[in-house]
Amino acid sequence: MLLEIQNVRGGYGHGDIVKGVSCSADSGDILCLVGPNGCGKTTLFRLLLGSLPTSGGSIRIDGQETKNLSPKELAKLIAYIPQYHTPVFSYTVLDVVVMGRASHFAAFDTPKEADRDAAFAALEKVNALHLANEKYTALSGGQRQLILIARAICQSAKVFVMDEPAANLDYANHQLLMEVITDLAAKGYCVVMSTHSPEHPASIGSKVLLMKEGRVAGFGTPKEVITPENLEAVYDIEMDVVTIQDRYGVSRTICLPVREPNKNPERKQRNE
Ligand SMILES: Nc1ncnc2c1ncn2[C@@H]1O[C@H](COP(=O)(O)OP(=O)(O)OP(=O)(O)O)[C@@H](O)[C@H]1O
Repeated sequence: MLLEIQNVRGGYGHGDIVKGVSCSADSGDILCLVGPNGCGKTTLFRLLLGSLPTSGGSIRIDGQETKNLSPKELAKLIAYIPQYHTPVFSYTVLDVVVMGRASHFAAFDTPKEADRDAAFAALEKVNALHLANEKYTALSGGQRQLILIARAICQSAKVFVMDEPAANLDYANHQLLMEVITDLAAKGYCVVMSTHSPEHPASIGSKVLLMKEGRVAGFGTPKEVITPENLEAVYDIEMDVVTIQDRYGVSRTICLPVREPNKNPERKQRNE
């Protein structure tokens, strides 16, 4: 197993926010973290990425206990792909991707031909080679996400962490991102992403970790975990999970908060 998280705990110094989480994901998996605001998804990511120390449990990537690794060693295994990234300087796309090689440089090293080759190869993997000489700051949000994914590929990481990558993207960019993430998994990377849409795991995820108040409320395949009962238990509202067929006959799962018809008669009148 590429990523093994066992009974991990941790927080910000005032007690644990993540309270004994266990889950795992392999090469080729898309592990989606789902749960209400404040349940600890980002905190779990910080523990994974080593930016917060764990207070208990273990995290292993490729068999290596992450707390025993230096930041450089860890960066070769796991990469964070931020949602927003606005650099101060107007670097070219190629420069931004080459920065992913930083964990491979010795102190005071400058990028070499091989680093630039790795950056071009990474750009090719996300179909963005044509953007190499563009100014990064002139790209759209969706294009920037692609470039940050290329930077993570360039870092040689095997596990990619994405915190709500689809937030703020329009339908077309959202669709493009989902395709890129699926494609990364097909190439053998392990993607761990948080999302407020339980439909994401149902459409692209291979595993789901459902969280509530820092604990695991469900872990398994989307079919096992994304059920009305589980969603109701974490969100405290009634939920429906329905399957429809799109125009190509592909089954799609939709999760809907249920509105009791007679709960708010005034609103009902307004809608009629
Ligand atoms: N830097 C911090 N210092 C202290 N407490 C923090 C810090 N960051 C987050 N918290 C607290 O940790 C808890 C979990 O926050 P976290 O950001 O991990 O949740 P989340 O599931 O990612 O939420 P959201 O879906 O809203 O992004 C919250 O109560 C939050 O206030």
